Amino acid sequence: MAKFLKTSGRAGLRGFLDGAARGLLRIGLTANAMTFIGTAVIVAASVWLIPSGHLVAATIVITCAAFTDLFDGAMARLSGKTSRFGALLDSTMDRVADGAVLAGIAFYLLRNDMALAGAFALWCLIASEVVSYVKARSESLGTECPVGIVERPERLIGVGLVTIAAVAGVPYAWEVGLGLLGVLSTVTVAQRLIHSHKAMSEDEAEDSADARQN
Ligand SMILES: CCCCCCCC/C=C\CCCCCCCC(=O)OC[C@H](COP(=O)(O)OP(=O)(O)OC[C@H]1O[C@@H](n2ccc(N)nc2=O)[C@H](O)[C@@H]1O)OC(=O)CCCCCCC/C=C\CCCCCCCC
Ligand SMILES: O=P([O-])([O-])O[C@@H]1[C@@H](O)[C@H](O)[C@@H](O)[C@H](O)[C@@H]1O
Ligand SMILES: [Mg+2]
Ligand SMILES: [Mg+2]
Repeated sequence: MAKFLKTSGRAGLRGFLDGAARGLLRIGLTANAMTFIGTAVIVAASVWLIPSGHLVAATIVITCAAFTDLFDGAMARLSGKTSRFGALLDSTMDRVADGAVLAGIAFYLLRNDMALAGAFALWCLIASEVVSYVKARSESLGTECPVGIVERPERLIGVGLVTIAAVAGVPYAWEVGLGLLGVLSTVTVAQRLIHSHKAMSEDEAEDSADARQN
């Protein structure tokens, strides 16, 4: 879905992002500052609004702050300051933000005696971090890994929808929603491992064939 959103709404989304990014640059913000601010807002909402049960406010604040992850890249591009460190900072802050949101939800659920849902939130937290880790490690070993049914935007939107359903009183929304997200995130880990295993095995077979020829 992330790819669909990226391509189908590209012109409109890009125009909106660039307009907002120009405004943010004009008031003196930098891309890296935007990356930090977005994460700080998400962490603050996760440790303050979620545990205290202000779930609607948390969802609104986190949704708005999550969009800063799109602005920071646009700001870097438009200011000509795209950097490898910026990319590293962006990905690192994403892990912090994802961890904070799911830890906040787990804390809220466990504190309110929803043990199964709390355990599922912890599962989602770990699976979400591992999904990103497999891709990053694979890339560091020289193999691209652009696959997976629930990438970050899907996971965030999934958590948002589960929260809305729970707030609206849908029975077992936390258990079913977070359980499903845990399964899909785990499937994504498997998809990435399988993809990288195949690509790495092919590369290594080619390397050995080349070595035998020389
Ligand atoms: C409330 C729930 C209701 C659900 C409805 C939500 C409606 C949402 C509607 C539309 C969603 C639109 C989503 C758009 C998706 C876009 C597709 C996509 O894949 O985007 C990826 C981005 C950004 O990735 P990345 O950060 O890697 O790209 P950048 O462009 O930023 O960086 C690129 C390069 O730029 C350089 N650079 C960057 C930064 C920097 N400082 N320096 C740099 O140099 C560098 O070279 C980089 O490589 O994706 C995301 O991950 C953001 C997704 C945002 C989607 C938000 C949706 C949020 C919805 C709900 C959240 C609810 C949370 C609920 C919490 C509940 C609490 C109780
Ligand atoms: O791996 P994943 O968490 O689904 O999605 C990832 C993002 O969260 C990360 O911040 C970005 O830099 C990666 O390129 C990748 O797209
Ligand atoms: Mg970003
Ligand atoms: Mg990001």
